[in-house]
Amino acid sequence: MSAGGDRFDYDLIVIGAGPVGENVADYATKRGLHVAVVESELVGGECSYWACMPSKALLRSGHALRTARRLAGAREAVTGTIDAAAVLARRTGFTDGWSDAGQVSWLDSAGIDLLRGHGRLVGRQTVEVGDREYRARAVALATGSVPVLPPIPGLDSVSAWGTQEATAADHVPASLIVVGGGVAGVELAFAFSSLGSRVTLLSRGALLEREESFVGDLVAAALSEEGVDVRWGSAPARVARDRDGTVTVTLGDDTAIRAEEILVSTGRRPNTDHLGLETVGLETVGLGTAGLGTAGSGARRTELVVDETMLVSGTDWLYAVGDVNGRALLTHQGKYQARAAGEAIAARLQGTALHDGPWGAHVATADHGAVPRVVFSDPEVAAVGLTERAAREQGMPVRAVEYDLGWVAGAKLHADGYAGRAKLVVDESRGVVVGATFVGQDVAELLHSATIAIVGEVPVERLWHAVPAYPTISEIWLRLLETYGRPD
Ligand SMILES: Cc1cc2nc3c(=O)[nH]c(=O)nc-3n(C[C@H](O)[C@H](O)[C@H](O)COP(=O)(O)OP(=O)(O)OC[C@H]3O[C@@H](n4cnc5c(N)ncnc54)[C@H](O)[C@@H]3O)c2cc1C
Ligand SMILES: NC(=O)c1ccc[n+]([C@@H]2O[C@H](COP(=O)([O-])OP(=O)(O)OC[C@H]3O[C@@H](n4cnc5c(N)ncnc54)[C@H](O)[C@@H]3O)[C@@H](O)[C@H]2O)c1
Repeated sequence: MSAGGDRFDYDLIVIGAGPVGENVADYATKRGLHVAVVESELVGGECSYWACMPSKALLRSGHALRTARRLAGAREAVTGTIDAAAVLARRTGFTDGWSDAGQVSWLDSAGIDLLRGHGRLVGRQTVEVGDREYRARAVALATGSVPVLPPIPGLDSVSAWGTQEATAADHVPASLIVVGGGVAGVELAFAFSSLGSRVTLLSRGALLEREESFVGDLVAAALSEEGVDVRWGSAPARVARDRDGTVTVTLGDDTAIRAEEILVSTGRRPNTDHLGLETVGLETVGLGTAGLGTAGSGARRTELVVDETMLVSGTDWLYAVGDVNGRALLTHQGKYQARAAGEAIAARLQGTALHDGPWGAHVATADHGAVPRVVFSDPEVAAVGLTERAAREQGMPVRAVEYDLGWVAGAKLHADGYAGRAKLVVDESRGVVVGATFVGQDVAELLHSATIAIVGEVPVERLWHAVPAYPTISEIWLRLLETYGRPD
């Protein structure tokens, strides 16, 4: 369907051409809509240039080296140290040298218009880009997220690295202090330690605290073995950069830690800044002190509430998809929302059937209990669905079982002294798995089996008939089922 006469320039304008915006545009275009995307930086977004891809490229070579060193015979063949310059160059290759030419030509081939510049709403169905206004029957916000900076005295004046500076680094600092024990902090501590930095990781609580409790313990042990100084319960009291360029972080107990650089990775929040939401009647809400962000302290922001098709509450034309809606700050989950939203927008505009019941084609039901997560540390952390704690908080009658991955034959073969652990959380009222966690070398590829079990609501009794090949690490499934108990 093309835009209606001269009243609308487009059927759909997507603000933000990250992985999510690209997918909303692509799926809507494939259904026949006339679509434009607005991008103020690089087509491909945070994930391609400053997040997923470069961070994984920085990690991978160190993992490969440790993998070889864990195997008798291979270990003896690995005698040198990591070539940090080659790793940085490989990382740069994955960002195309921070050029979006390839992604721009894909947009062109897909028939999607690109409007370069900052997009903001200036009224119902109206988007301003530069000095032009465009009208569209629907608008999708896919503007991602921005870092949340803690209010640490001195932090503003030390030119601290955020995740963008770390993933785009052109050198490896001799020493690095990482503040924040979440996913980004853990991954980047691993990456820079592998590349030769002396890393101190400051975490105010347990590492990866939203996951099962053994996750943080195993990852912390591995980081320590790698030479990272992991300090729990330590939040910086103040930060300063000395004349010689050294950063000094003073902790609450007056201990001072010094390093060449400091990286702050203390979470992200939806990017609803400067989008003109107030021009379409969406209220801004005040934030508490915990929410001080890069837009400036004391800022007021809008939290967008969306339905299952990503339609913003109180509107019939505005959508919010991916990180900006705060449902799950992960590329794959945002792209899943984008596939649903792109097709839901087309269905609404074209008057075709909308499948918006649970698990329908136009909704993102999996966001609520089947989100897969991988932390690319070593050991990897792969988890999907609910932790035992989260399930209990929801009032689910769950029983959980754990098993040591080091006892699985396939794992023993995979690496000498394999260390890891797995857990299944079972909803006993329905007899189905609602959560799974695996920690160990190369477990990420196991995760999709658990995602399918959860989304498919496969009865535990039937899982006994899903036979893992011998000797693979997947035999962990059998061991977990045996620990849970064979059905009568
Ligand atoms: C260090 C790090 C590593 C990560 N690793 C992974 C990983 O391995 N796997 C994973 O699943 N997730 C990972 N993530 C999360 C992932 O990066 C995000 O979930 C993902 O990028 C969200 O996609 P998005 O399209 O919603 O937003 P973004 O990728 O942030 O894209 C938003 C785009 O909108 C543009 N934009 C914003 N406002 C405007 C405006 N007003 N006008 C025009 N353009 C605008 C921005 O320039 C940007 O290009 C990581 C995050 C970080 C910080
Ligand atoms: N492999 C992946 O999929 C991947 C990798 C990196 C990032 N991401 C995504 O990017 C998002 C951002 O990552 P992140 O690690 O910054 O966020 P996060 O929410 O995972 O972790 C933030 C950490 O900072 C700590 N923290 C918060 N405020 C603090 C303060 N004032 N002082 C000290 N510590 C403080 C928290 O306790 C937590 O440990 C995540 O939501 C994640 O989904 C994903």
